[in-house]
Amino acid sequence: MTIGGHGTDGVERRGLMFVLSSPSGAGKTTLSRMLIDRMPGLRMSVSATTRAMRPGEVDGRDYSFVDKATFGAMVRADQLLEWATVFDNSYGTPRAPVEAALSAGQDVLFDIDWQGTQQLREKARADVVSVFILPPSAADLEKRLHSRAQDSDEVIRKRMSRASHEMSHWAEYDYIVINHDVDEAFAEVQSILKAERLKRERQTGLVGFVRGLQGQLQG
Ligand SMILES: Nc1nc2c(ncn2[C@@H]2O[C@H](COP(=O)(O)OP(=O)(O)O)[C@@H](O)[C@H]2O)c(=O)[nH]1
Ligand SMILES: Nc1ncnc2c1ncn2[C@@H]1O[C@H](COP(=O)(O)OP(=O)(O)O)[C@@H](O)[C@H]1O
Repeated sequence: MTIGGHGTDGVERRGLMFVLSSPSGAGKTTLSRMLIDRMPGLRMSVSATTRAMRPGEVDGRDYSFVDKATFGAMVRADQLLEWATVFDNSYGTPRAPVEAALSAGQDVLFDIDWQGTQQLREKARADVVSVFILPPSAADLEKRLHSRAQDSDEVIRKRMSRASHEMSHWAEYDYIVINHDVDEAFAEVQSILKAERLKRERQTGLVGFVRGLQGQLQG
């Protein structure tokens, strides 16, 4: 599934699936947007969801907003790479755009929960790099959910009461980043992606590249 393109240095490599998860409000949407804006070669996976659109969200950019019947049809037609129920709504990753991006040599960024991360890992272990974002404190988490000003008090209470359960999955992730300062957290997440892109086994074009270098040295 993950036929690679070329890295910035011209050596062919496998695309990777970069997953950010966190309890709601810890900052994964913010960090995802920063990554997409600042890291060439990275595409966002736009999930389908049955949840209502928030003010400021755009259909097709933040999510594909679908009704329950459409979501069910996508599941039955095997159009979702993974899917899960979170906060009484269904969320899933459309398969086709991910496969297209990876085979075009792009990396794909996922903002999905621990259930989706487990499913991706089962399907493509070697290509998944997962990062769990933690808030610095419960008070900060609550402040951020309120400051986003997009959910009712009732929804915020529900998200706060789910946070501890979601956080219990932290040890299933490859990396943990505590989001104190957003620029620092971004720099950390960016370093992870940069380092993972350089992993030897992802740079499938290295054998040819080194042979070329050796040829130049002998010639
Ligand atoms: N498994 C899975 N989880 C998703 C998907 N899209 C979003 N989520 C997760 O669903 C949860 C709720 O997302 P959302 O309603 O946008 O609220 P947020 O937590 O404030 O971003 C978050 O943990 C997301 O990471 C998806 O396609 N698959
Ligand atoms: N390091 C940070 N310090 C203060 N506020 C932050 C930080 N990171 C994110 N935020 C704010 O917290 C709110 C929740 O962040 P968001 O990225 O929507 O979280 P998530 O996608 O994990 O639910 C947003 O209003 C965002 O601007």
